[in-house]
Amino acid sequence: MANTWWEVQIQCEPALEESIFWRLENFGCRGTASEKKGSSFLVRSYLPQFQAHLLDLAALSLWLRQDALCMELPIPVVRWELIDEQDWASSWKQYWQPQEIGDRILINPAWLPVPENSERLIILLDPGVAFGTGNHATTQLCLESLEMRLSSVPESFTSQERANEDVVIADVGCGSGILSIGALLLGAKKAYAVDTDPLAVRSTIENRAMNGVNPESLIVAEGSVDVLTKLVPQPVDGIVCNILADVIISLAPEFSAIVKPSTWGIFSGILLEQSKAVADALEKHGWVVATLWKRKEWCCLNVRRS
Ligand SMILES: C[S@@+](CC[C@H](N)C(=O)[O-])C[C@H]1O[C@@H](n2cnc3c(N)ncnc32)[C@H](O)[C@@H]1O
Repeated sequence: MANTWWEVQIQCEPALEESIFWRLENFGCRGTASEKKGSSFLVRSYLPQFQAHLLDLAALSLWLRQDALCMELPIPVVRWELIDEQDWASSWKQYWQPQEIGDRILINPAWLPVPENSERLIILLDPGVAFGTGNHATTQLCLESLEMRLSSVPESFTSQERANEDVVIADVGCGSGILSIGALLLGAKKAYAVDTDPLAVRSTIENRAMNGVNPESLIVAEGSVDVLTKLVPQPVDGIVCNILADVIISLAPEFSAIVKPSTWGIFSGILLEQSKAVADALEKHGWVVATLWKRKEWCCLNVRRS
């Protein structure tokens, strides 16, 4: 039974897609993908059988119903069934296509050929069961912010490369490792990546190998900021953290142990209405919010130490 998964299928109005993704993520689902079916969307999502009982799935269905009612939209049709791991792995992968993010990055699913003649930095990715395919608005906002941080106002490309040579970042909640690998491709020298989920740690290690990243440049460990404080030999230059708002708020006091006076931060996983609470918590601990970038109902805070 250990390799049995729930496949949750939700037929919904396009306007509900984002809130459904958010609910599924909070519910612990992995590998969520959606497909257009006529005028509606079919969202498929997967989670290990042991993580949810039938009652939990019924509760999920109720939340989705309430969300639709609040938005005055038709109630989505929710179905679930048990499938084995092999079916799961092949089912959502069919719907995941290469994706350009920002001006410089292309996410290429590991099982698809790499496009010829692309001038973009290519991240090969097989997220396995970890979060981080590049499809989610928050991952995109973080990658675009990294691009801005690591490519800002170069006098020339070579001088920028030199400027980034020494940048060391911490990636808190690394998931598939997408943000660390992106930062290294954009020119950072080293990334320290942590995640509380051992499956995410495994996925980051596998993606590190797949992208030919030197293990000394991307150091991965299970845990959170407390683990980073022991892992980093000296304060880092940048932090990227795409988790949920309440987790960022609770971690805000801990970041101080691993930062320099000049450290920058990229924080996402934040719903727009939660941005003030997160900004207040970060400002209380020495960060200054420079910009807030929005996509759909999500946002990303770009911050600096004061
Ligand atoms: C939304 S995913 C982000 C994955 C990837 N960084 C991205 O941007 O696509 C959040 C990740 O944070 C991890 N996580 C949750 N709470 C955490 C904590 N307190 N410390 C470290 N990681 C945590 C989860 O296991 C999950 O892999």
